[in-house]
Amino acid sequence: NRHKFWETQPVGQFKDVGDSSLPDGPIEPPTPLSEVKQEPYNLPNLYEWITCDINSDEVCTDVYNLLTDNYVEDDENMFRFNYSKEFLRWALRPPGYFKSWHIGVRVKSSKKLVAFITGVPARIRVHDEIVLMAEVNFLCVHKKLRSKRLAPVMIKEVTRRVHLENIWQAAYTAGVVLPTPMSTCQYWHRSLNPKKLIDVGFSKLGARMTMSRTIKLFKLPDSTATPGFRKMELHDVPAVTRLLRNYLSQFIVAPDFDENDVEHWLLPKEDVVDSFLVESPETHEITDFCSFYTLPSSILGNPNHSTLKVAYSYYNVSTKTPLLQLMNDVLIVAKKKDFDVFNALDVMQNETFVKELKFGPGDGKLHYYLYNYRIKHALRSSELGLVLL
Ligand SMILES: CCCCCCCCCCCCCC(=O)CSCCNC(=O)CCNC(=O)[C@H](O)C(C)(C)COP(=O)(O)OP(=O)(O)OC[C@H]1O[C@@H](n2cnc3c(N)ncnc32)[C@H](O)[C@@H]1OP(=O)(O)O
Ligand SMILES: CCOC(=O)c1cnc2ccc(OC)cc2c1SCCC#N
Repeated sequence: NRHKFWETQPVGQFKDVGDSSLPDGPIEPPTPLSEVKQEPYNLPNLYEWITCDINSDEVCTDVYNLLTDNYVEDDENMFRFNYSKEFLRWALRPPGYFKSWHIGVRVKSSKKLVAFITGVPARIRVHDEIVLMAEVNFLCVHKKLRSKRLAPVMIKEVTRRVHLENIWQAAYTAGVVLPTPMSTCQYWHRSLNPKKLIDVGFSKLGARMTMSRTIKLFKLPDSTATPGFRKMELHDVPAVTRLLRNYLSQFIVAPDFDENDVEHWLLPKEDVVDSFLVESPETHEITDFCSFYTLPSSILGNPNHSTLKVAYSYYNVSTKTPLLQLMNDVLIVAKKKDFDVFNALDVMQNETFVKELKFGPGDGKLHYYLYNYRIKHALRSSELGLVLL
């Protein structure tokens, strides 16, 4: 099927898949900065670009409201992601971020925000190359403005603004298939509140299963099992950085986190990101690490429930505590924090625990993409060490 926009872009094209004469790496060379388009792309007459200052509560509220009503829904329109304002501020202000990469489109007359797209800078390692990239996310066009080819304009504008900062690659994920995924991952879901998941229609009561039998099946202990398991604190940043860098080195694509990145992305932030580690009671060495982020979803059209409380597996490292035991402790903590479900992608070594810990496979897929960077052979999901929000 024709991808009229994506066929014009420096991404792996479907027609090139399997052509091993094409080298891995950048598809197009950088443009001299003087030749990068200096002015924004044209918008339809009624609309104007607005750089969104996410620090402003008013702007952050406008972004929050646009996403709450118009962002990603599952195929059955049962859920819609409901990123919180605090989560958006966290996700969009990592070390070295550019305000100019937080891009909105609003109606000139009413100033109503009707579209949004963002980039944040990230150092991503691909094989042995560390590449400065933009992680592009939160692409959203108001439901009333769909199918007007506004998305390509949003994408070209964020591309232009990233180019102005002398960055020529990007990483992004999508539930839709575009030219051309570098990897395709599967979601797994671990029920924590099976009664609610059945009430909303996501889960079904198993054959020959009563509700009380189902609740018992997913029951978790009241307290964690691993001695020395505790919340991460600021003074743990150097040790966690060492542990995580060493662990991520085994994957083909992974973030190149330094201590500043670890402090931003992995220090606990209430209702945004939770992280824990195992400090050996004998040696005080940090031997293991686990984390999840909080991304609730609106439940669409249900009379009894409006929000699903969802935890998403983030980065986990096990060097001494078996990964199975570490992740079971994470589930125990998530249940105690009243999450309804714990989600994990089959990236990194997640597949080794999902089946054992009573996760069920989701029906959605998540495709990973690089912009202007060819990877000839698509990766297995277990070769991916990158989790995007
Ligand atoms: C060097 C720096 C480079 C930086 C940039 C890197 C690249 C970053 C790329 C962005 C990464 C974002 C990552 C991210 O945010 C995470 S994926 C979440 C995307 N957002 C949503 O799904 C929210 C709900 N949907 C919408 O708001 C609209 O449906 C959107 C805006 C999705 C499309 O609006 P629309 O009104 O439904 O459609 P038209 O305007 O008429 O445009 C149709 C064209 O858009 C292509 N399309 C559709 N969905 C796409 C998607 N998710 N990525 C990329 N392209 C997508 C589609 O293939 C077609 O092109 P084609 O004709 O060639 O096939
Ligand atoms: C109960 C299991 O499903 C979800 O957790 C969930 C919640 N909200 C969504 C909103 C948009 C959405 O659009 C793809 C999917 C969901 C999903 S399933 C895929 C995410 C995971 N894991």
